[in-house]
Amino acid sequence: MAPTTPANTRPIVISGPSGSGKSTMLNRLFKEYPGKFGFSVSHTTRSPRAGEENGREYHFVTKEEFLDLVEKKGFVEHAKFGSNYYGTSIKAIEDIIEKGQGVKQVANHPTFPRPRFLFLSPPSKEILEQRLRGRGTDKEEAILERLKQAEAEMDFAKSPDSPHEKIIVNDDLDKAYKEVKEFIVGADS
Ligand SMILES: Nc1ncnc2c1ncn2[C@@H]1O[C@H](COP(=O)(O)OP(=O)(O)OP(=O)(O)O)[C@@H](O)[C@H]1O
Repeated sequence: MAPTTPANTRPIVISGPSGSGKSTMLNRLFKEYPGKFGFSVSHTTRSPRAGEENGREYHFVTKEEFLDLVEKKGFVEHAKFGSNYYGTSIKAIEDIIEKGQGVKQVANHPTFPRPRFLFLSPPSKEILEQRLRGRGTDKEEAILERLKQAEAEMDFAKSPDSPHEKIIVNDDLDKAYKEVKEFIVGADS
């Protein structure tokens, strides 16, 4: 991040069912814009997948460590998903703020900007199932759990309670990536 450029530090929350393509989109975006974004590393009690590194994709912790942090009110949000816990720690967000030049001022501002929410949706449940199976990282039981959870998440995204400003359907990858980029980088690009 160039110190002379006032950074747009408004956080962006990207959510969507497991397998909807969040990592795929972010990997592409981070490659195209190296150094532009901070990524808050979440905690999880699930085991690392091949190629995943502790502290990069996730902080991999035990259930005891996770629940201890819950008790200490260390999470901004956390949830149990299947048999594993996931959460965003306050520290993970502070770490990004620390890394960004001049971002502290924004963090200390009384009206620290509310995140912008983007929901990434699979084209259909059938395609989501194909992609989860194609990824080859989850056991059958976990896939079924993820598909069940996906329905609830899709319903929530469409409900009036949803904070999502935009829903992008990840059908054709290039087309969806363009839309994601437009939402995230917009006029900055
Ligand atoms: N538009 C697309 N067309 C075809 N395959 C896709 C598309 N987008 C993503 N995929 C594939 O779907 C699988 C799931 O994508 P990805 O791992 O990015 O999902 P995710 O939302 O990050 O999942 P999780 O929340 O479980 O980490 C991957 O194998 C990815 O390569």
